[in-house]
Amino acid sequence: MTMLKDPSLKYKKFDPKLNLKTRQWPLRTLDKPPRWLSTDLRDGNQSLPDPMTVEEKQIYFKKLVEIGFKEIEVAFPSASQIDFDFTRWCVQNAPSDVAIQVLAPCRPQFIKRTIDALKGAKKAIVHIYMATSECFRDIVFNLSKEETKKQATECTRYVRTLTKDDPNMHETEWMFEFSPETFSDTDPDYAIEVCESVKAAWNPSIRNPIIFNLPATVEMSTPNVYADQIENFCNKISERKKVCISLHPHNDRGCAVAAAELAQLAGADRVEGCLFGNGERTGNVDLVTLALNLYTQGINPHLDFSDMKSVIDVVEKCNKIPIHPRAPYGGQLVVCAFSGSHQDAIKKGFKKHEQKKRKLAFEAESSGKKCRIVDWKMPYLPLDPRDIGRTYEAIIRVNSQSGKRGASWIILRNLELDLPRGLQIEFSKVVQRETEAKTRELKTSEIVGLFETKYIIFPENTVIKLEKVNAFRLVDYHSDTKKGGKREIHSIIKNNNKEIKLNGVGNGPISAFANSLAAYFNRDFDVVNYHEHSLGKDSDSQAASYINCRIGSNPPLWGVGIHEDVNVAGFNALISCLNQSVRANFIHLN
Ligand SMILES: CC(=O)SCCNC(=O)CCNC(=O)[C@H](O)C(C)(C)COP(=O)(O)OP(=O)(O)OC[C@H]1O[C@@H](n2cnc3c(N)ncnc32)[C@H](O)[C@@H]1OP(=O)(O)O
Ligand SMILES: CC(C)C(=O)C(=O)O
Repeated sequence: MTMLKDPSLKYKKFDPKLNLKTRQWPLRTLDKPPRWLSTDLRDGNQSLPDPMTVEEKQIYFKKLVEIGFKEIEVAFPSASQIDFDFTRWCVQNAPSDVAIQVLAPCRPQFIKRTIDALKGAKKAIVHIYMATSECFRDIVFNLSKEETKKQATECTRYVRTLTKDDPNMHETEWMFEFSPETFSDTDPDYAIEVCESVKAAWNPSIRNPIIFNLPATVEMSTPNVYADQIENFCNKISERKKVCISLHPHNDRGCAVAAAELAQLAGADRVEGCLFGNGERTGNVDLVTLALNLYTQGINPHLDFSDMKSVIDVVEKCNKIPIHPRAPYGGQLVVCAFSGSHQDAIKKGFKKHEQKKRKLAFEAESSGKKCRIVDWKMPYLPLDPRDIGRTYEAIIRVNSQSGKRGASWIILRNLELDLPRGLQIEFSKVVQRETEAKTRELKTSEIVGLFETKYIIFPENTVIKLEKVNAFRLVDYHSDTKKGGKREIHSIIKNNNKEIKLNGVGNGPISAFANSLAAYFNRDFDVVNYHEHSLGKDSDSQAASYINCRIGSNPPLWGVGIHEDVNVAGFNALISCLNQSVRANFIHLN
């Protein structure tokens, strides 16, 4: 195969033919959502290998309404019977506050059929398009500038005669949209000239402005250039108040979202796009990303993606294209952290968040005022996963790249056990070995299972499991206070059917019980580290104890115990250490 030595020689640097010296958009920030239009059922649908059936379009339409779209481009009614029939269904079923938009080329017979499809609609937007760039005029249409403008203007007049000028069509609130297709590749002055002519033909009002949709039919350059083109158009078009400037950015260079954001700064009022960026070639601008980006700037997009899963289900089912796991906000993996340092930061972030929440709740209760919302400030997570229907449990996932925090987060969320640092480190090694052996991510249930098996913290009634692992458990105890404040613990522990009576004295119950074990097993039980916390918020909540104990001359082991009686929780933690010693053959049973 022969290749050009330097393929770049084939291409010319894009020249927007603009000299915008006083651009204002870089000085602005977004402060409100745009008017949204979903074109999933038109631009999205026309680009699918298998376009949607009427039933699929109906399901999709209902979901768009549920999300909150008030303008939906439902079809290209002159293209197929399916699109025509679906437009009729929309006319009959769209909620009264939702405008149905349909697209037609600047061809009179197509326009006629398009408007026939809309008969009886409450609110309709007739959208016609005509490419204006030199490339299209020369290659596709063989039309001069004058001829192109004339065709667009005459077709606008024709739409007018069939809609707002027709007394029989007055049950519909008619809106009109014109797209100079290939706008981003069109000489800016010429795009304005065509739009001025179309505007005069439609005669819009401030109450019902004409929509000029300025598409980046093909994304030609960096997003700042598109923003310049939009600002230039906004500045120069006459009767600006009678005009709604709409964006329709495609994603050829992968910058559609950025282009739409900058172009809103440049003055655009409206954005057309698709959920998850479906559409021709690399797609239209992704409305999910645009909308949720607004949330993270403290702006309500007035589109509801709180049940993201149901949105994805509909989109995947109808488009028959899976959502990429890394798609912003919607992708399955975007709120998941596998790597240790991310997990560490997120776990600390949630801890701080919970603390702040409790503090604000306490302040509100003491002052009798409404509780303030805690500002979202979370390492690695720009949006609260709960705002898109994701649970916190699913955020941290564990594979061989995860450090100590991942596994301990899973234990915290599932067993409410807040492991001390030393135990986190010890348990993470167990998990690491397992992920390496399995060469895959571990499921939550597997991690919980590993923890319960290693620390043998089965509830008391799981006798069979305890017998299986040859484990001791506490049967009973009572405590006496000795002279000088010392404690004496008498207890019975049991392994299989063998009961053992123990007796020990110490400064407190834990040391007394450790001493009783030391006496029976004839080796030291040194408590090196001890932590405890309560589980649950009620007064009858249980206690969790964590003990790091050196048995004989072996390395210290962590044990875990849970019980309503804090003493028993501690004894169970020591028994957990004992059981691990037996399993590791540090202690041999006769
Ligand atoms: C950028 C966009 O996404 S625009 C929307 C595009 N969407 C679609 O095309 C989906 C639906 N389209 C269709 O089903 C078909 O194209 C139809 C039914 C509309 C037309 O079918 P056909 O009559 O076979 O025409 P065809 O599909 O070949 O379209 C090309 C013709 O339309 C003309 N044309 C293209 N765009 C326009 C326009 N905006 N205004 C007027 N004529 C146009 C072309 O010049 C060409 O004309 P020619 O046949 O005289 O050379
Ligand atoms: C019809 C227009 C708006 C279009 O789809 C495009 O230019 O991409």
